[in-house]
This record gives sequence, C-alpha cells and structure tokens, in this order.
Amino acid sequence: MDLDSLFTVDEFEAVAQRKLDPVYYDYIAGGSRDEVTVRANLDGFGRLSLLPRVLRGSAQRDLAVTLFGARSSMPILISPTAFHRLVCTEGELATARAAARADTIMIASMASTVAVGEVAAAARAAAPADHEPTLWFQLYLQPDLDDTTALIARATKAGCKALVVTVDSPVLGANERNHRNRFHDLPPGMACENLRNLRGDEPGNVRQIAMSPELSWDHIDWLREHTELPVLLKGVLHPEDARIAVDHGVSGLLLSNHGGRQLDTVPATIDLLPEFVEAVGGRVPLLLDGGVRRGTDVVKALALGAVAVGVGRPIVWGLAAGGEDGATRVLELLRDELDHTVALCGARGLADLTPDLVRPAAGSRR
Ligand SMILES: Cc1cc2nc3c(=O)[nH]c(=O)nc-3n(C[C@H](O)[C@H](O)[C@H](O)COP(=O)(O)O)c2cc1C
Ligand SMILES: CCCCC(=O)C(=O)O
Repeated sequence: MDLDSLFTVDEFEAVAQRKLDPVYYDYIAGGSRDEVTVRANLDGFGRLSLLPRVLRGSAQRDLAVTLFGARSSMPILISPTAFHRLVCTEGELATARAAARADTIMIASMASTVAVGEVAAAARAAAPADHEPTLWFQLYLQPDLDDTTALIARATKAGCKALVVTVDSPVLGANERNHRNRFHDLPPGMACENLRNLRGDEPGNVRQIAMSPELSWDHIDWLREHTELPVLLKGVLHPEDARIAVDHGVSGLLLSNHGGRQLDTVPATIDLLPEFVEAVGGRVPLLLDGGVRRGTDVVKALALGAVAVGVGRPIVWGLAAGGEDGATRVLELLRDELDHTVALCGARGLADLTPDLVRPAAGSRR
C-alpha cells in the first residue's frame, strides 16, 4: 500500500474496509443499536462553521500542549481503542511507536492485545533520543478491587503518567453488527494481555474485563487514594456529573460518548462541549473525543474550550492500512490539517482559538 497516496482519514477508512475481515471492520466502525450517536458525532462538527480573523501575523504557529506535566507536540491524542492485533500483526506496539514518532500522547486501552509494559517499551524505543514518550492508561475499574489494584500497579510500573477511567460502561454497549456476525471472542492467540496472570499466582489465566453496574463515586474516591497519578474520567456526559467529578477531585475530564458505542442517541460530544465548559468553569482541563476526522474539527473543539481532542477509529484505520507507518501518516495528516486550519483562521497558536470563531452552520460534512 502506498500510504503517501492517501490524504484523508476517510480514505484510510476505505482502505481499511477493503483490507479487513468484514467482521472486524464492523466491530470497529460500528456503534450501539441504530448508531444514531455515531452519525451525530460526525454531523455535529458539520453543523458548525468557522469564522476566521485576518491580518494578525500568524507565521509562527505553536501547536504544542502540556497536559499534567507532559508535553505533546499537538493537541491530538490517541483515544484508547481495544484489540489492535485484530487489524495489524504488531498490534499496540505499532500504535505506541506511531505515537512516539508523532510526539503525541497515547491512551493505552486496558483491553489491549499487548501488555502495557511492552507497549511502553516500544514507545521508548521509537521516541527520538532526547524525548520521553507519554502513555496514559485507560482503566475499567474492576468490581474486584484487588484486580484493579494489580492493574494500576502494572500501568504505573510501565511508566504511564495518568489513569483515564472509563465510566460510561456499567454494561457493555450493544453493537448489533457484532451479534449478527457472531463476533463475541477474540481469535485464538489473542487476549487482553493486561489481565493475564493478574495476581501473579494464576499462570496462563487471562481474566475477562468486567463491566460493572456496581460502580459509584465511592470508587473514584477509592481510586484517588490508591494512586499518585492524575485521574481523568472518560464518558461523563451530564454536565451535573461533570461538576460532581470535579468536586471528587478528578484531574481532568475526557468528554466522550465512546464513539457512539455505549448508550445510543446521546448527543454529539461537540454539541455538549459548551455546557461542559460552563459546568467545569476552568477548574480542570477538558478533553473531547468522538467524530474528529479533520483539522477543522480539532479547531472547532479547541475554540469551544477543549484543550485537546482524541481520535479513536482514525488510528485503527491507519493501523489496518499500514501498521505503524499507517497510524503515523494519519497523525501527520491531522497535524498538517490542524496547522493549515489554524493559519487560515488567522490564529498564531492554540490560544487564539476562541469561541467567537465558531458559528452554527447549515450542511453536513458528508
Ligand atoms: C474499536 C474501538 C474500540 C474501543 N475500545 C475502547 C476501550 O477499550 N476503552 C475505552 O474507554 N474506549 C474505547 N473506545 C472508544 C474510544 O476511546 C473513543 O471514545 C472513540 O473511538 C472516539 O470516537 P472516534 O472513533 O469517532 O474518534 C473504542 C472505540 C473503538 C472504535
Ligand atoms: C472489553 C472491551 C471493550 C472495548 C470497547 O470499549 C469497545 O469496543 O468500545
């Protein structure tokens, strides 16, 4: 595959769709139930227009952002997605190398098919000599707190710099494409490696990830007492819950509807962002994911108050099309689009992306 002949995330998706087993393509592309929210995430950006400023002298554009002490060369992070070995042989090792090469933050999924320690080592080996790559760990709190403690210990030992706790999954969302395709288990030879031999006394055993409706704010308090790492919540959607989260001392929020894969018919994250900004009142950084496919999407989210965005499927399409190089190219295309959009907006950097640049618009992107 000549990756240089691909110029957009959508082109990467088309190539991925051609290359992948349709069962895996459906797992990745799909969302829950009628996929209303999957579409809403894309349409949400399409319904906003950008209103640029002019003549502000924007020759030097700095796209870097610092989050919890770690610098990322751009405000586009890798959102956590499960099971990368379904789409490329090296799995999460390839993703980590791409993130390190692009000098951005990877949020490693707890449901990865390579253990987080190996993922971190791959990132370090691929990073430029003077550069420490940043990995965060996405955590599903396990109802068995000993399991959770062991997982936190693994992530911490691997050098992860934050825990991103996914709170939108009291039960797993229903992707009906998976039901139709009878896709319920990973193929032989693949497993959630972070859950292997979790207690050290259970050789060969890989636990299943538990989605737990028992979880409550008490667990977030418990977690904060059991880690020194910043704790971000991923998947808070109600602005009132955003306020409660901040009151519970979380360090940040990743506004996410899980790419439309949990409760269907929830709003597009970009549509919720203004309310979130108001609820949080600048007390913690706000990140957003869901439907980011273009540099203009990134600029809209940043202008409306996000400090950074995450991309989920675009990275998986990159991996499917071309492994590490494919994911790297997706990140570099998005970086170029972002820089180009910032320039066209007459902005000198991310601080110039203010809410007045965003207006309601007619039309959708597709
Ligand atoms: C194939 C796939 C697997 C995912 N796995 C996880 C996961 O393990 N943990 C998690 O918190 N979110 C997971 N997500 C959600 C992403 O982190 C992210 O919220 C979403 O993909 C963002 O939307 P986008 O795909 O439109 O960029 C997954 C999403 C996809 C598409
Ligand atoms: C237990 C794996 C969950 C993966 C996930 O979050 C998703 O497919 O959206």
